[in-house]
Amino acid sequence: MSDGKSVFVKICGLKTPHDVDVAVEAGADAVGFVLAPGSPRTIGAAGARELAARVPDGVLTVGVFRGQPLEEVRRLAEESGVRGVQLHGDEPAEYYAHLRAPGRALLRATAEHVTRCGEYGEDLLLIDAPDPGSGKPWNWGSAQFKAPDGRWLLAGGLSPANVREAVSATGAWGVDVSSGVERERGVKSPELIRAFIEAARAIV
Ligand SMILES: O=C(O)c1ccccc1NCC(=O)[C@H](O)[C@H](O)COP(=O)(O)O
Repeated sequence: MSDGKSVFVKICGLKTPHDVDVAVEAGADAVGFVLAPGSPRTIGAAGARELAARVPDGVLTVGVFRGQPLEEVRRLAEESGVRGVQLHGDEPAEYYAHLRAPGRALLRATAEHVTRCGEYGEDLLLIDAPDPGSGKPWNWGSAQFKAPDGRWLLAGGLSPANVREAVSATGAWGVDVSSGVERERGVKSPELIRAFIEAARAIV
């Protein structure tokens, strides 16, 4: 769990100014914009730039990528002005070195049960379901899962109803959610965003 007060909360797959404002006002630590193609949550660099511009400095803006060429990731990250880059494919460690830039946070998303954070040079590790953004939980509650040392985010099928149990079962430093705060696939629910952040903040 995050040192200090409460778990780090990232709300992912935001597409509208209103949803961004709701997440920020409710106390999100990070907001994510999908810059990978082929998702109902995909937005372009210009759209992400507009949304990121609404976000205060204390909240991390993250571009989400999957299996894209390095040059495309770099270009979209620069054009959108996001301060974090989250990679969801099988990108090699070299990607992280090439994407390292002043003030930029690198997030490595994986479905593997990694035992150490930072192996690829990432700032934050995210352990997710094999099908990211699907809303399907994985077996984080099982005895086979050994949480890594360090700061890592838990993702995959989280919701206001299960976030407390998930953090207590895994000891995750932070959480990341997309589907669990949507009223239909790709469409966020302000009420669920608020409920998720409230539930996560209540974890001590
Ligand atoms: O959201 C997508 O459609 C997506 C597409 C390609 C790569 C990543 C994607 N999403 C990542 C996330 O939203 C989160 O990191 C995480 O997987 C949470 O997903 P969910 O299970 O829907 O809460």
